[in-house]
Parts: sequence; structure tokens; C-alpha cells
Amino acid sequence: MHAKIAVLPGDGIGPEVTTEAVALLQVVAEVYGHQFEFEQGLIGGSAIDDAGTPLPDATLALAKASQGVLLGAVGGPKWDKEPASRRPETGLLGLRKGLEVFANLRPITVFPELVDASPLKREVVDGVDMLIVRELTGGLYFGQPRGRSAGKGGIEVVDTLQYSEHEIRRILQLGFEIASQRSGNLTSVDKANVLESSRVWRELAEAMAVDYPGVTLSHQLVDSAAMQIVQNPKRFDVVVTENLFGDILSDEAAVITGSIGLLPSASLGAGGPGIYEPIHGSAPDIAGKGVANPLATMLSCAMLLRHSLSLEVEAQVIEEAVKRVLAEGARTADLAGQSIGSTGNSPIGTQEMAKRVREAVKRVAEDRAKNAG
Ligand SMILES: NC(=O)c1ccc[n+]([C@@H]2O[C@H](COP(=O)([O-])OP(=O)(O)OC[C@H]3O[C@@H](n4cnc5c(N)ncnc54)[C@H](O)[C@@H]3O)[C@@H](O)[C@H]2O)c1
Ligand SMILES: CC(C)[C@H](C(=O)O)[C@@H](O)C(=O)O
Ligand SMILES: [Mg+2]
Repeated sequence: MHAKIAVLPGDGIGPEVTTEAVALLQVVAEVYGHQFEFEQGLIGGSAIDDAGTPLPDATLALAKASQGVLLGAVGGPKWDKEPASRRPETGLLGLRKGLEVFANLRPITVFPELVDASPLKREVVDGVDMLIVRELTGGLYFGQPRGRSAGKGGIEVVDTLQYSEHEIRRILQLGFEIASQRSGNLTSVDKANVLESSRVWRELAEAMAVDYPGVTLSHQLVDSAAMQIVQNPKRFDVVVTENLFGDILSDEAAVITGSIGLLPSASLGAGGPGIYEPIHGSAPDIAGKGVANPLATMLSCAMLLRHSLSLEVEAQVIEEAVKRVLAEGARTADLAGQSIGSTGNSPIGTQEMAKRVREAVKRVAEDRAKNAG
């Protein structure tokens, strides 16, 4: 297969982890005889510095002309005082809106080897396998009006939580579809005791449930869901929720797995290119040190292969390779020192972890070929 992949490294640890992810995709291409063409673009703070805007037109055009977008992370203290139009995060939001990727899939999977890397008890985290389906192009992130003005009592400020019925229906529908392919357990998370948008969300979910007799729909208020995610995460399978709730709950759920450096994501729309990025940010505290965990971005490559290129085998090979290196004891600093079977007090860096995964990809592919023959 020939595919064009846009690579947007961004800021902080973004370039460190995307470099490794591209190298991984090159190995997959080599092993399976594909041709992946990579083209880099600017986004975020580095785009502000180089082009004066967090989302240059050329970047959006590049993304639209690709089959999938691999993104690192944006943001950092250098740009925190910029006005909204020139914030790195505005570039990322513009890209999501520009590609209309309304559905953000965030799988929360606990690797058995890392059960003890979680601060939560083994019996709470062992076996967790949930998927957060986060609405990504609506809600408080994009609603109008927004902004500040001078009022009698000082600054007046408005953010608007806005959704159309169409936007709610399409994300709920995806939640139902995915739930019907998994265990049939769908939790819709809202704040229907307070927010009108949540009440409409709930009504639409109830109405849609009739079309999915194989799915058990339950509703949960977001504050209670936040508690249950750490108290009893195994009760969740597919969680569908609005933009901001999904953002917050997915970082919280990362704790279950041991590190935010493990969690990938796919942002999908109606047929255009998807965006694949780790759920973590630019991690300014560790940027440039070569210690960032590259696995979230490498697992995002697996999601890219699966969802944008329909290369399911290749996606599984990456996921298996990651499991293998973890089983062999490889740990970056965020995972080291806590988990049984780890390299103890000698964690490996970004490059070494990524190299081991690339080598494991070759081994996994060979083993699969042997078993098939
Ligand atoms: N999608 C994105 O581009 C994205 C996502 C979240 C935050 N951000 C931005 O990133 C900046 C920093 O945000 P933050 O500090 O709140 O969140 P963060 O996710 O960047 O970091 C939170 C903590 O997790 C650690 N961490 C994150 N990724 C890691 C990895 N791969 N390996 C090891 N440790 C890792 C960091 O060192 C830090 O201690 C902000 O400007 C924020 O807006 C961007
Ligand atoms: C950087 C920020 C705009 C982004 C979000 O809020 O969606 C991030 O936190 C994420 O989870 O991808
Ligand atoms: Mg977030």
C-alpha cells in the first residue's frame, strides 16, 4: 500500500515522540512491503515562532491531503501568555475542527505487566479495558459567544456550551455502534441534573437506545463517573461523553494504567483523514531530556494503521510488540521503580524504548509468519 501521512510534531516532547513513531511506521512499511510517504508540518507554539500562527494554512492543507495525521503535542509555558488566537492549543482545536474529526476514541487498557505501576490497588486495575468516546468538535471548546468584556463589577466573561441535535446524535450513534461490537455496555456521561445540554443529550440517547436492543445503556452524572473511574473502573466498557467531560475523565483514567505516557487516541470524522495523537501534552517538565515515554504515540500509530489505512494485522503487530517489550521488563522513567518485573531503578530513555519496540515488531512479524506457514 502507498499512503501519505502528515506528521505534526508540535512542541515540548512532541518532536521526540513523533520521531520515534515515524521510525516505527518505517519498520512496519519495510516488513510488510508498504510505502508510507511522510510530510512534516508546523503546529502549535513552534508554528507561532516560525510562521506567526498556531495553524498555518499549509498545515491544514497538508493534513487534508493526507490519509492520516500523526501529531505529537502542542503548548508550553513560552506561549501561555499569548491571546487565544495565538495560543498553541488554538492550532490543535483548529485542526480538529478543520478536519471535522468529531469522535475521539481513547482506549484505556491495562497491560498485565504494568498492573503494579498504577497507584491504584491491583484488584481494582487488573483487567480494565474501557473506551472513552469523546465528542471533539463541539461543546464549551467551540460554543459562541465567548470572550471577556468590561462589566460594572469588573471583567465579565462568557464561555458557551453549545450543541446541535445533529452533533449529539452522531457521537451517540458511534457510541452505540462501538458498544454493540464490544460487550454491549454503554455508559453515557452527562450532568443532566444541572445542564440543559445534558438533558437533551440524555433524551436523544434514550430515543436511540430503541434501535440497539443488544446494547444496555446507562446514564451517569459526570461527578459520580469521576469517582467510579478510580473506585471501580471495571464496571465501564464504552463511555460516551461531551468534549470537556471526556478530556478530564481520560486524563483521570490514565492513572489506572500507570502512566499517561501509555495512552493513544484516534480522532475520526466522516471519512476524511483521522488525527492520531497521544492523549498527553507537551510535558514541558521533561522536554529535551530524552526520557519521555514514546509508547502512547507508538500505539497511536497502531490506531492510524487500523482506522485510516485498514491495516489491522500491522496494527496488531505494533500492539503485540509493545506488550512484548513490557513483558521483557523495558520501562521508561514514568513506569520504572514501581512495577514488578521492571528494570527496577534503571529506566531506559525514549530512544531505547522505541528501538526495542521496533525490534520487537520484526520478531512478532516473523513469529506470525512462521505460525501461518
Ligand atoms: N494534545 C495535546 O497537544 C495536549 C494535550 C494535553 C496538554 N497539552 C498542553 O501541554 C502543555 C503541558 O500540559 P500539562 O503539563 O498539563 O500536561 P502533560 O500531559 O503535558 O503533562 C502532565 C504530566 O505527565 C507527564 N507526561 C506527559 N506525557 C508523558 C510521557 N510521554 N512520558 C512521561 N511522562 C509524561 C509530564 O511530564 C507531566 O508531569 C500545556 O500547554 C497543555 O495545553 C497538549
Ligand atoms: C491541548 C488541549 C486543547 C487538548 C484538549 O483539551 O482537547 C488536550 O488536553 C487533549 O486532551 O487533547
Ligand atoms: Mg486533555
